[in-house]
Amino acid sequence: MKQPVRVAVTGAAGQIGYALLFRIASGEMLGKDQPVILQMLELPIDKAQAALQGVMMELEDCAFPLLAGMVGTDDPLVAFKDVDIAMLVGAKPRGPGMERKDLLLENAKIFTEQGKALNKVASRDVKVLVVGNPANTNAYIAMKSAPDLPAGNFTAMLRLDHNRALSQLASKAGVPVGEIEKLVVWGNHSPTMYPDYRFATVGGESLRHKIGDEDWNRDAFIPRVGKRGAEIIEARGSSSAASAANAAIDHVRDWVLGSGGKWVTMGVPSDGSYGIPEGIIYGVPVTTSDGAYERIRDLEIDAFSRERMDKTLAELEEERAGVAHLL
Ligand SMILES: NC(=O)c1ccc[n+]([C@@H]2O[C@H](COP(=O)([O-])OP(=O)(O)OC[C@H]3O[C@@H](n4cnc5c(N)ncnc54)[C@H](O)[C@@H]3O)[C@@H](O)[C@H]2O)c1
Ligand SMILES: O=C(O)C[C@H](O)C(=O)O
Repeated sequence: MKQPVRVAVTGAAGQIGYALLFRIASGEMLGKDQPVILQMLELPIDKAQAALQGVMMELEDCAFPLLAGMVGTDDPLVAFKDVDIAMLVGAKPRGPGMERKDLLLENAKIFTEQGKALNKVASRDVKVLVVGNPANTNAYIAMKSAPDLPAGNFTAMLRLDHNRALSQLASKAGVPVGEIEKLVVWGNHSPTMYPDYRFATVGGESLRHKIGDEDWNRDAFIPRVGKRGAEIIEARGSSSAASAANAAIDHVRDWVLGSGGKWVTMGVPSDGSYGIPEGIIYGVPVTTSDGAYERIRDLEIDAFSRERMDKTLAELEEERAGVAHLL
């Protein structure tokens, strides 16, 4: 039996938490032979703590063979103690008519506190995924608040956007979604993100040529993926949860177990490539293996793409300036 991996999940009694924890405990994220210890954080209010107790009872009632232990707490220093993976989900979601950046100042405090706690007590090579919105800037805040941890291990979730884009492309081109390779979603998890199918292939054939409809790309595909979160909120009355949890599992699974050569999108601190200033957490294409991600380099950036990539960058720079006083 392998040593258990410690996984922290914040906002564990929320919508995404409820769709996430059971799948982690069943081995869908880290493998069917990998025991896990779940360390769950919720707000220090009675209702949230009671709901967390309920979730823990249900986890117990599943009798998951891989669930080697559980901690439920309202203290980040307890939740993050020695964790190998931290999934920072707990934050306020937006409602109808709001943009994700409207949550910036309200949620920023959470990520300074949690970054500091990770810095103090987490495993020195903890892998951090930020899901709570605005995810890129929250990941930036957590990273800056944890100076003793490797900055490159702070990531933001762009995988839901990547998966959304894959499904839109598959249905437009009439191809199986699992056969699409080399898709990219650049930038911020916000409507300015740039889903870029210029390099995408199916069975080695260019998807862009197969679709052959640039108007669709500009007027339907790009805005649809960018506004999909709002479309879900409008339809469901609350923000995406099962698809968000699924994307979080995809992100961490690929990071830990490898993407098998497939390009996936991760929001990672920029190394300065593609004209993105160093440190900005920006969605880029990567492959993953042996617990590490590697950027896809030297892709050609045409004028249309440059404009899109700069627009989403400008928004991230504006968000960064908006939280500078907290860091
Ligand atoms: N990046 C993405 O693709 C993506 C996708 C979907 C949702 N989200 C975001 O994820 C976040 C959570 O969404 P949800 O639907 O689960 O919301 P939710 O309101 O159902 O659950 C959030 C939970 O977090 C808890 N919480 C709040 N502050 C906390 C703190 N400081 N420490 C610990 N727990 C805390 C709340 O008590 C609540 O139980 C939101 O910010 C949402 O916008 C991001
Ligand atoms: O759109 C939201 O506010 C929730 C989430 O970020 C999403 O993309 O579904």
